[in-house]
Amino acid sequence: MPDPGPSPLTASLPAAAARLGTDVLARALAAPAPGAPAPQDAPRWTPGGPSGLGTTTVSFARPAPVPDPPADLLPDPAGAPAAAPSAAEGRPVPGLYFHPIPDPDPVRVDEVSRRIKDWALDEVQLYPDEWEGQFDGFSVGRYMVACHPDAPTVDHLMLATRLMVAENAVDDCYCEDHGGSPIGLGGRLLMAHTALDPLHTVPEYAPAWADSLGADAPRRAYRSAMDYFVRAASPSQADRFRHDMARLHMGYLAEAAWAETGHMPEVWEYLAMRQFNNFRPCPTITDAVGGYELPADLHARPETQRVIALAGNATTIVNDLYSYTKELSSPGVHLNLPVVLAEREKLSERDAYLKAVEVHNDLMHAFEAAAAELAAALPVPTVLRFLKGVATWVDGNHYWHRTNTFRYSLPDFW
Ligand SMILES: CC(C)=CCC/C(C)=C(\C)COP(=O)(O)OP(=O)(O)O
Ligand SMILES: [Mg+2]
Repeated sequence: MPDPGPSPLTASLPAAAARLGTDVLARALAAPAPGAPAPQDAPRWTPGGPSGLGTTTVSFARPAPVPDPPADLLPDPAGAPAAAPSAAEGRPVPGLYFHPIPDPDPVRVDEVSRRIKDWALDEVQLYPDEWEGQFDGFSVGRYMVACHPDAPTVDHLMLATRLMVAENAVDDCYCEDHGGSPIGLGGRLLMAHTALDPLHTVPEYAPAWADSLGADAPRRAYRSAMDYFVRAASPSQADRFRHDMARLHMGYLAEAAWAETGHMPEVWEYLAMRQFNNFRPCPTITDAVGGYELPADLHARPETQRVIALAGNATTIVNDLYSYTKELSSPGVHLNLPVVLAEREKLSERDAYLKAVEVHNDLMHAFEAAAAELAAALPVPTVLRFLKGVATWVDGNHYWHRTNTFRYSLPDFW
């Protein structure tokens, strides 16, 4: 049967929205879906107390409204095509399944970049002068603005940006190339985790713990970024984030344990480790950054968890593909999917890389199918907006990897 091509509705939506059961999504944004709970009955944030960003409309008597996404994320009634794909530099991995996005708003990028540098230098003393070039080259402002186009304000964007910088500081300084090592990593990570999930102890020992949070840049960054986040997010959003960070730290530890013993994992073992050592804590704050909340019981549903895991896995394999040459040139063996495939399936470097592209593409298709199923099964506004936020994060993450030629370059396989 010939492909009928995109429907007029699909053609008018940005890529992320167009993939999420377009009809269901568009209906939900325009009016309540048939059979969906009326807005006042729909599952919403049960407030743990109004505090922080975007909570001026929260009261115990009235559920928090789900703010509409900005107009550029809604279907265009005139049917105009979505914004033009980005012309920024960097070429995509050939054969990769991804969705191009428009370049992020340059005014927001500049503002976030300025504010994050002030935070890094003045509030957490993150890096010595000689690392400035790498900090700038990371382009975290461009990254976060691309991933969160629906953030209502720059303050909201800063929540994600500080956490992203802090997460990378821990990875670089504890695990990887800025003084990191697998040796003793468990102790360092657990101590840093207490900056996110505080120690509750007897008065005698509390001051020493409190002092420890200022002892190095990763802990200062975690503590400060989390402090901002906790003040803006709901208690359950903060706890969701802590859980995702515990998952991340467990992934770092498995990778480190394998490095210490020289274990080359099976491909499935690698994929399991990488599901934890994963970008997951970033897309799962899309609602807090968007100024609304996906209620905890909807987030906890197995279908939602599957969507999140697949999205995290696809975004993380994107990193394996774009960082492949960087990791090949780093000292020792740096695990990534192409390296593990080459070793375990006795493939050439090129064939292993191409197979990793296929694995990524299959993960992306599985993510999109699972998201569309969930959107159709549970068409409440918070779920639909969250799904769109995660899909948008996936696209923004690819954009950042593709365009970050300071950090990444492609192998010469084509
Ligand atoms: C931002 C965040 C939660 C990161 C956690 C895990 C992480 C650092 C990645 C998924 C990126 O992978 P990798 O360590 O390989 O990073 P680079 O390739 O060095 O950019
Ligand atoms: Mg990498």
